[in-house]
Amino acid sequence: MNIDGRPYRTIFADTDGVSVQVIDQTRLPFAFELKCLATLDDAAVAIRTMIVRGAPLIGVTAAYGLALAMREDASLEGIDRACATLAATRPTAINLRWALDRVAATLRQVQPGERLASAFAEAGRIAEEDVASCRAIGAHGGRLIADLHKAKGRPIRVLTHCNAGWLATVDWGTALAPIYDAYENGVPVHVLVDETRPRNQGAALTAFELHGHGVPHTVIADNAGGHLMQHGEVDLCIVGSDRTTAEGDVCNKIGTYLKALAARDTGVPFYAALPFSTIDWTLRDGVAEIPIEERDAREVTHLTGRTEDGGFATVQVVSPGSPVANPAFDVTPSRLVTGIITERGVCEASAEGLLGLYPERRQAA
Ligand SMILES: CSC[C@@H](O)[C@@H](O)C(=O)COP(=O)(O)O
Repeated sequence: MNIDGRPYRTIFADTDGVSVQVIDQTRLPFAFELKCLATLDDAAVAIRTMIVRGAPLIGVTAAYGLALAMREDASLEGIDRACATLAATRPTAINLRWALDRVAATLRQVQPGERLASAFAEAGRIAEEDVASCRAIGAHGGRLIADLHKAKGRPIRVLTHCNAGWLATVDWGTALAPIYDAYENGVPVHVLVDETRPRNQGAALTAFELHGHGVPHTVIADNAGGHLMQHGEVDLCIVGSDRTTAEGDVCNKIGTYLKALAARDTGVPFYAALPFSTIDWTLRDGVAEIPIEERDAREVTHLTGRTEDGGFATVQVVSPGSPVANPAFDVTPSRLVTGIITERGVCEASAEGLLGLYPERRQAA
């Protein structure tokens, strides 16, 4: 997508061929800065500290991280050690594990001397596939928005949670891809952006993206969505996913489940948009089985933002001494999900629905 008229991806191989550049998302929306990742440690820190975030982008960064590790140690033990380091950075997004398994399998088939180039090439392929998947998700989901527009004859108001846009992927995004597709096809759309406490990915990143692209949107407090749905001000919810079970349970940013409950109560369709790399075919019961990341209490107790004089400040917003919990994700059971939008089309949130789109998984199931 464009920043000041210049096309960017969130991650790309540097011209030296042995390091990568990423957009530093901890600096957005107030500063646009690139960061160079040159070592395994750089990549692990970037994922852990959320310089890069969003399930597909975490996966691609991990793939490049394994490639960077080959600069330091291209032995079989080096591959295993690097995978273990990267896999430990964030526990919920399955794309991380998926990307590491894929690059590691490629590396084990070639000689140590070829591993650096081979890993970079495989990470590059994963990045390209992610762009293609997100584009296809956009086309399938964009049709849903266009159909709703045809039926209602007015702009379609889409509520989204967290940031599942191009910043969360390599380009286009998952939940926001249908919105970009609709917008580019002239379908009038207005996005309601949940601020997404505690880290405010909606207010900081989704709003930044949509504003940059010219898509009409309104940032709302996390607790406003239910009220707006009750008053007919939301036509559709689309969210992303960090891990989706074989039965169609959707794990996404904390607070997604509450939106799905409100959507069900008010009859608003609720979709999850995700690429195949987000589906964990080994899991059936998302609530019981998906590991939920517990993050630092400081994300809840403190807020960082721009001051009126243009500086930056971090302030405490929770009463000192109170204990704090910070689960970063929740699971929306498939029964609350109207449909899943993937690069292959839209399906029911169920084992049958997913297997209909991915028939090659039937035997394993
Ligand atoms: C296309 S990204 C889908 C999800 O990764 C996204 O909705 C989300 O929850 C991101 O969480 P984050 O903690 O910012 O990595």
